[in-house]
Amino acid sequence: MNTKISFQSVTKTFSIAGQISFNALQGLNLDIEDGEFITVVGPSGCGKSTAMNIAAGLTNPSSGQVLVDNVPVTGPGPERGVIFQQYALFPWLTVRQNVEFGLQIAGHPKAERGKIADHFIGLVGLSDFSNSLPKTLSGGMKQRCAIARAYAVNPKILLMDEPFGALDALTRVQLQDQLLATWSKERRTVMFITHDVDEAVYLGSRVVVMAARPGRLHKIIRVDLPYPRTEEMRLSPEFSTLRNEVWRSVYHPAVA
Ligand SMILES: Nc1ncnc2c1ncn2[C@@H]1O[C@H](COP(=O)(O)OP(=O)(O)OP(=O)(O)O)[C@@H](O)[C@H]1O
Repeated sequence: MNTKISFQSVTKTFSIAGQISFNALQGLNLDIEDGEFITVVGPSGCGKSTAMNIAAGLTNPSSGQVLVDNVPVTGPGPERGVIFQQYALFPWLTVRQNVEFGLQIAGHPKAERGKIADHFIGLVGLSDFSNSLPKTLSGGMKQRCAIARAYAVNPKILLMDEPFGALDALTRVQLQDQLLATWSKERRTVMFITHDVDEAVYLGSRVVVMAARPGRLHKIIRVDLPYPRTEEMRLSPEFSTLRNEVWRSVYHPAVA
């Protein structure tokens, strides 16, 4: 297996009121394999988003570096698709125009854009809403649109920061299964932040547990459940054991 993303002693220091500085992230070392689906959990403020933003090239580390395909990250790049919790759609563009916009930025010729956009809009189940504006869509539909836009440019890496956090439980489960189905077919490398321990275990082949003050890696838990993951697996004793282990590591890190 090749390493796709490598966090090497990554530290990020912020200062409060321009004075006291603290480590939002301290000495993070983590290798993510090519095609791996890794999930990241940890208490609020432990540096999950900071780590992801550094990998996305949206924030510089204070020291250390992130390598993607052995090349240091110095800014955003088309091989890294980023999906946030807050949809980030252009409100004045329709669903299709939002998806096509991503393709335009990525340099796809006009003739191709419509076809690719329609394919991914279909994949996330929004074909009937291609010409709708975001304000007329539910939260789940907006997030499907954001996902279609990210998938459409075919990034080799998906960086997802609590993408399903604002969704109702049913939509969330549907999007989890849809994401896994797409991942199984195309084997992109996925780094997925969540607050939801069940979601972390259901999706990931490894769960990275972080701890706060300073933000750091606490533990990595391997999820030895085969893919494809199924709804029955969620009810299995193995799933429950893993969920409890992750839970203890997040909420009682001193003993787990
Ligand atoms: N731009 C910034 N300036 C100052 N402090 C920041 C900035 N961004 C993040 N922080 C601080 O860095 C720490 C880590 O933040 P980060 O958003 O990475 O945590 P997180 O684990 O993603 O939290 P959450 O789960 O609540 O989203 C927090 O204490 C936060 O207040």
